[in-house]
Amino acid sequence: MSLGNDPAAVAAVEQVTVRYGSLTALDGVSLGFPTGVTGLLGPNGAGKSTLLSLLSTANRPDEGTVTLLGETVGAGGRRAVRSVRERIGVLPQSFGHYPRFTALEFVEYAAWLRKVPSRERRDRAREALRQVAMEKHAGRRMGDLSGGMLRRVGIAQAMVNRPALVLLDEPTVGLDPAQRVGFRDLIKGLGEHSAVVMSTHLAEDVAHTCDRISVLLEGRVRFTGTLAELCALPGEDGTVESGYLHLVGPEGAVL
Ligand SMILES: Nc1ncnc2c1ncn2[C@@H]1O[C@H](COP(=O)(O)OP(=O)(O)OP(=O)(O)O)[C@@H](O)[C@H]1O
Repeated sequence: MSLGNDPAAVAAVEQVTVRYGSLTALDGVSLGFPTGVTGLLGPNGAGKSTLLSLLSTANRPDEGTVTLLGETVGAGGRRAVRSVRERIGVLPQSFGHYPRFTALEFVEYAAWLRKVPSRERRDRAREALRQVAMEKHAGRRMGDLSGGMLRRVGIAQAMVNRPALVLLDEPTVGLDPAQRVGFRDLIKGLGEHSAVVMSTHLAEDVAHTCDRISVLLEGRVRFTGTLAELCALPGEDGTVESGYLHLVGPEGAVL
């Protein structure tokens, strides 16, 4: 069965190729993303962010199809893309953070962009900020927040529309170790109801958060399977790192 037709997949790409000029960033990639947390691993330049850009509808493949929440968006019209966007949450690697907005205003703005009904926006924004332990800072301007706080507001805006698909590009970068632990619980919680796709370079994030892992190498899928299957690959010590190193070799070692 092709992964793009996997009935359990909330999102899937089928034989997608993306080129930037003469560079092939993704080369015939097929992957399905079910409910739960899928970790995307791979060395710098492997194609992780490019794959996330397809899943967020920010980019389209040169070849192949992208199916999101039951809609084939590549072939569909603008309406299909718009309705899908309203049901996706995205945390990009960096987001313009509107320094004069308060945290609450920013999350409400994200709710408006995702077409959350106006009477629900404020409550949903407060609830999302509470879930990332930022309710005390809801009235502070974004320009005055620390890097870790901004990251938490970033997660709040990605979940404010209760999305079925959540895309997180290196969500724990810039967090201190204690914050990272809290984040992992939060991401695991999101994975109970949504398909979460998370790119990361941190083996600990993967070990504590992900149900499934896909490893990309030079634009191709090198591995896809469960955390246990990755750890069971031949390697020194049965960890995420040793399984990953077995797949990508020492030059790909970025974990
Ligand atoms: N807009 C772009 N224009 C040209 N080349 C690009 C563009 N975006 C990405 N690339 C190239 O495509 C390849 C894949 O990049 P991508 O950002 O998807 O990798 P990544 O796995 O997310 O890397 P990292 O771990 O460094 O974030 C790289 O060679 C990159 O230089």
